[in-house]
Parts: sequence; C-alpha cells; structure tokens
Amino acid sequence: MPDDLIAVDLPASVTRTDGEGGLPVLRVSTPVATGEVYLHGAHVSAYTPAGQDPVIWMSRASIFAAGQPIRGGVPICFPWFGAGREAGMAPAHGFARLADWTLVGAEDADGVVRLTFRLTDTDVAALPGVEAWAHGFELTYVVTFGPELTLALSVRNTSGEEYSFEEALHTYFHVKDVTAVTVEGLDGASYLDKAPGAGADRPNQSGPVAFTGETDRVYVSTDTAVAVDPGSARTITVAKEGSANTVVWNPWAAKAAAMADYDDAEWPTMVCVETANALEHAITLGADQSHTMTARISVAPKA
Ligand SMILES: O=P(O)(O)OC[C@H]1O[C@@H](O)[C@H](O)[C@@H](O)[C@@H]1O
Repeated sequence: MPDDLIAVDLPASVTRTDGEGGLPVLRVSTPVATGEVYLHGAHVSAYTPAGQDPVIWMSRASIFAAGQPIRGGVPICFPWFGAGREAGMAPAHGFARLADWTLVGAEDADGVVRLTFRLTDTDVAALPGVEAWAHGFELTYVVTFGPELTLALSVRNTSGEEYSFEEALHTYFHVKDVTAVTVEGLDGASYLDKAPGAGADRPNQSGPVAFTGETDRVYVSTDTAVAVDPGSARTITVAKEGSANTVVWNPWAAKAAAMADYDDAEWPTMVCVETANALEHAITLGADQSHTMTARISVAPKA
C-alpha cells in the first residue's frame, strides 16, 4: 500500500508502521491515551485511555489483508448496513471498510490526538459492491484519541442527485464476561431482532439488555447507551449525535464457530454497541448536502 495515503506530516506522538499482514497502521501514544488506526478501512483497532485497560476489542483470528474486513475494532459500515435494507447487498456492511482511506489531518493538542481520514467515490472504484451503489460521495472521518474516544463520520453527497445510505460505527468493546454484562439506556426502545428464530415484530426493550444467547438487535434510539461490565468493574458509555439506531451484537458460541476470522472461544469477551442509521432510518441527502454521525466513548470505574 503506497504511503501517498498519508498526505500530512505526523506529530511526534503518531507513528506510521507496518501492522498485522504488513498493512500500514498509525500508532498514537501520549500521556492521555494510546490508540491505533489501520488505513485499511480507517479502522480503529485500539484505544486505551491513561490508567485504564484496553477498551477496544480485536479478534486474535482477524484476517489482515486487502479485500478483507478486520474483525474487531471499529469497522465503518457504509453505504449499507449488514445486507442492506432489502437484504440483497454484498459485501456485508458495504465497501467502506474494505477501502484504503487517506490521512488528511493529524494534530496533537496537549496529548489529545486528532486524525482525519478521507474517502471518495474515486478511491473505491475497483471494490466489490460499488456498482450496486454508484454515487458520488466524500466521507470525512475524524478520530480523536483523548480522555474519550470520539469518532465522527461525515458524508457529503457530491453526485448532483439525491440518494440514501445506511451507516454504522461498529464498535467492539472488551468485557470480562458478556453473560454478566448489561446494556442500559435502551429501556422502552423498539427493536428489530435479527437473531435466528426471532419474529418480524418489533418488541420494546424492557429494562437493561442482558445476554443469554446470540444477540443481534437494531434498536431505535438516539439515547446514550452504557455497557455495564461487573467483571471488569467498569462501564463503557457510548454517547452519540446524528444517530437514530443503536445495534447490540454478540454472536454467542454457534455463530462464533461458523466465522472463519473469529476464534471459537472469544465470544464471552466482547460486546458490540454500535452507533448507526439503518433500515427506515437510512439517511437521505440532496446534492451537496452533508450529514455527520458522532460516537463518544468513555470508560468509568464501577464497583
Ligand atoms: O461479520 P460481519 O459482516 O462483520 O458482521 C458482524 C455482525 O455485525 C452486526 O452489526 C450485525 O447486526 C450482525 O448481523 C453481523 O453478524
């Protein structure tokens, strides 16, 4: 992968190196936080605020190769989520996570590092799935490693005509034992249950979300969600703007075993709480219009 993907000078706290599979990665290290982003997918693969344990979960079975999504971290889902609204789209979660993004900004302000990545339709021309969604776009993704991790994905319609898209910041979090984890903040929210055997009706969440089997739910919620992890004695809070959906996912044992890039034994150690606009909450933009979706992730101790 050429280094023309790095279009700016890096501050001393940011290092470009070869990561897994030889893919270029930016490593951030300051007294405030450490972190890591692959240019492949503009994929955040680590975040640890000072004094905390790692927040972002990565699979030890992840594949790191062109054309393959990275398993764990923060995949960017765009311009569709999963198989899309009509369920026929491929690759899963769209092509943005398979693309090589360009770093167009890098600043360190007192240990808070802000990295800005860009992707346009001309960058993805050779990727699978592009022909199914052939529109002009400019994505700007601002990742801020500070006391919080802030992820802001902006989409600008550069095509001259209106279109719609889905999107998600598919954050994977470390937990000690998902069977003891709860997700708060979704009480009363309606959801689509995508787990095998679930009906098509849209039930309302009652109380915190608990994990007793494969969990794959698209909630309608603009509220802050909090993953409470008693095993690690901490909470992970996902606050957000510009997002109508929260997705909660854990594959459990059978689906974990069926995934080639996911170790069979890993499922108890992670939970995804994703910031999204999906299904009937897809975003429609007219020519030259923009939309920004932001997730702000913070951790706090919990007795
Ligand atoms: O295996 P992928 O394509 O990275 O997707 C992982 C999961 O991502 C979740 O967001 C979806 O709701 C699940 O249905 C999906 O299985």
